[in-house]
Amino acid sequence: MTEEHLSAFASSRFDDAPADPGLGLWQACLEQLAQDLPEQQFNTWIKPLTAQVAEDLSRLTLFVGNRFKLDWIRAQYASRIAALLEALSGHAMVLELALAPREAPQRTSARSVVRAVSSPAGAEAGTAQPTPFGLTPGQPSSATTATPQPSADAASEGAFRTRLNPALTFDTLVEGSANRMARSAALHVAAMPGHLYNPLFIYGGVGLGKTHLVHAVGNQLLQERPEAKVLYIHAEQFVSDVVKSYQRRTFDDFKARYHGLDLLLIDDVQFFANKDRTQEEFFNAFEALLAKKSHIVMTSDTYPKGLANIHERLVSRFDAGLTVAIEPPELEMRVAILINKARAERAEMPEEVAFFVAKNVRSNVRELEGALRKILAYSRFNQKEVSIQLAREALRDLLSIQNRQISVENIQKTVADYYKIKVADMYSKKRPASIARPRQIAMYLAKELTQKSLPEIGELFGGRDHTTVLHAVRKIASERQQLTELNQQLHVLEQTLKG
Ligand SMILES: Nc1ncnc2c1ncn2[C@@H]1O[C@H](COP(=O)(O)OP(=O)(O)OP(=O)(O)O)[C@@H](O)[C@H]1O
Repeated sequence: MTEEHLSAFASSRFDDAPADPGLGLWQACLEQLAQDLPEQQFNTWIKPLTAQVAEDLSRLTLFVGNRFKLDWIRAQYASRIAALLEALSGHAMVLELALAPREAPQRTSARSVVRAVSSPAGAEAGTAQPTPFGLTPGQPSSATTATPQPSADAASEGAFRTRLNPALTFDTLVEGSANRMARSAALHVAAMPGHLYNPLFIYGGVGLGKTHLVHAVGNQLLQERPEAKVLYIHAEQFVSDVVKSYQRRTFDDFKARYHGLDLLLIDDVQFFANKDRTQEEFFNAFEALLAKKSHIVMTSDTYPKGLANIHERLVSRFDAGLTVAIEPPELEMRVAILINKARAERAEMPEEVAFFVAKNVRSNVRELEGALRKILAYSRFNQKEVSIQLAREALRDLLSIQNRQISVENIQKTVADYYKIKVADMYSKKRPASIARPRQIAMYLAKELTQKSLPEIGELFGGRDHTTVLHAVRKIASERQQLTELNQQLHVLEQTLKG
């Protein structure tokens, strides 16, 4: 969308909207978000934002009322807003989030968005540049690069005391063979915390739904027992709480906060690596919680024994309850997720389009969501129905990167290097297990990560029959479900291949 389009877009919707590309851009973005998000979410998080757009439309700064809200918006909405801005403006834009000073107006409607006169430099440097509205921006932080870090102080803030995201429930989590076991264990914990599976340790690759699942446990428990003390926390935040309690000598507060919980949901415990003091405090909290039959649910990117630089006594405790993996979703599950997420956005995604997207976006659910957002934004702004052709256009960058990066030759080389065999063995007729197995793994990955058909793959593996490829694909897929070590190896290979 060009600047003229934006002005026209903004004026066509707001009688009194100034013909101003920056303001028009944010207004268009707000309009879209109002359509896409549930009303309550929009009103709570998006509507109160004030925006400042650089004259050349290269940068948009959003001002947020407090640190907790800023962290939440960064974690939950920043990438969506950034994608929308890019789709609307037709070029890359930097999205920044900054704290607004207390005296600044907190509530603005789509019609009263704040915009700086012409001083993007002030916002860039994060200096206190008063705007025509008397707004004094705080330190902006780039939303496109920052990682979510909810603040500790937020724990005491009203409805967000638990740090649970109410949208992440069992209802919105699509079930499939990839997450069935983890989901049913989590449901069990939510129904009867402190009984079986304590601690529950959930592990898996990025963007596969671990965080979603632990929030679902907390939300479900609170629905049945609203008085329960539930806390969701990212491991990095726990580290930072430990540091703060040391600096401020507030150990009693720290203990009161963590040792008194009924349910502790802690995400990404691999971040405890090499943090001895934190590990000790976590060990104490862990023991205290288990002693009073409170439940602990943890997530990590690997299984307990695969964790590096974590004390053995913790690792053995992590493994003492139930350890379950979440796998990358299979094709049908990816399709179901796309269709469900599209509906949640009040859009329809025809099944054939969902299959097309699911076949091309295989790595994780977060990427699927990103692809869906791109398609829906593309469809809305071009006012075209969602179709395979439209999906192809909306995802052209992603598809071309994928096609460029992952070829069967690339897979053969990566797998051969990994298992220390010769690339030539991928095409040879040799059959010893030390060669045949990596070859089967490479065939499996070729089927998973490329668009090639079974006969095409067979051809590229020294002219083998398609039934040989099919056998390899099925065998590795089934063993992957049972053998943790193989699963880990495949994760590593997939991550390497995807760059
Ligand atoms: N089975 C599913 N059904 C619906 N949505 C899902 C499912 N799995 C994941 N998601 C969604 O995908 C996104 C990424 O999931 P989540 O943040 O839970 O992944 P994660 O495994 O914790 O990743 P990371 O290790 O990077 O933190 C979230 O928006 C989540 O709601």
